[in-house]
Amino acid sequence: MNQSLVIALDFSSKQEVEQFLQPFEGESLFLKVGMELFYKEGPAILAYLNEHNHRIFLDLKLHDIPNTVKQGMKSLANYGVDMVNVHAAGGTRMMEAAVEGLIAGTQAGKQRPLCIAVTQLTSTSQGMMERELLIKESLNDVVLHYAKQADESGLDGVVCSSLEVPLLRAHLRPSFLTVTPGIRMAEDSVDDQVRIVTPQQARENGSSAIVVGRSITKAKNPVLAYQKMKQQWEGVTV
Ligand SMILES: O=C(O)c1cc(=O)[nH]c(=O)n1[C@@H]1O[C@H](COP(=O)(O)O)[C@@H](O)[C@H]1O
Repeated sequence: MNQSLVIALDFSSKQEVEQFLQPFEGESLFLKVGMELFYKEGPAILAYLNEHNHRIFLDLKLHDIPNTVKQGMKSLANYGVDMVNVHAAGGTRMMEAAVEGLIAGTQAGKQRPLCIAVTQLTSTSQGMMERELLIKESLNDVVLHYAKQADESGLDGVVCSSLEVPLLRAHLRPSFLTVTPGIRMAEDSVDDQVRIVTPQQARENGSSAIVVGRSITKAKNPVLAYQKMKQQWEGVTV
């Protein structure tokens, strides 16, 4: 998991995924399947990516009462994915239930998928959080609080902006995962993201993994965009 660059497959069909992956032929990638693709193609898309030896982050962001999340995770555990996620806002009992469901659904002798919690979405600003969510604390404090609760609930890490990673590193165990979307090259358009950093900043901040969507998937040459991102992320000078 550490040092991974996860590509967000935010496509609406398997056909688009095949087209995107074609120039990466033979390479084993870490890919994120989100709600757009999963709701359209169902579990078959996961089987397809597994057959091609890709690692999978199934990003469905579960957020419901504990029992529903537990049973949902029990079903997801069967799909051979490496990582799943929940919203930390569902609370500690819900997060514990997510892990219980994953353990219950994982076949004997196999490893359960990693489970991480979304703290505050990278599209959330301090102002939006205060006005719309009525949370008055600083974004940093909220992310740290949710991360501590995720850790205490038995989760493997969190999703946050890389901007918060130095703070989390100072307060949480070294193996606690910080998976960070909101990644842009300096020249890229920000789109709907708010708390963004470059791959270089993410490395310097100590992110465990970065998640990149449009900067790669919408690039004229996705393979080149991926390689540039990866080099900057890994600190390779060319
Ligand atoms: O859980 C996520 O993956 C996620 C959490 C978050 O706080 N922010 C966030 O952008 N994401 C996902 O990361 C990806 C970012 O995509 P781009 O903004 O296109 O790079 C999208 O698939 C989002 O669903």
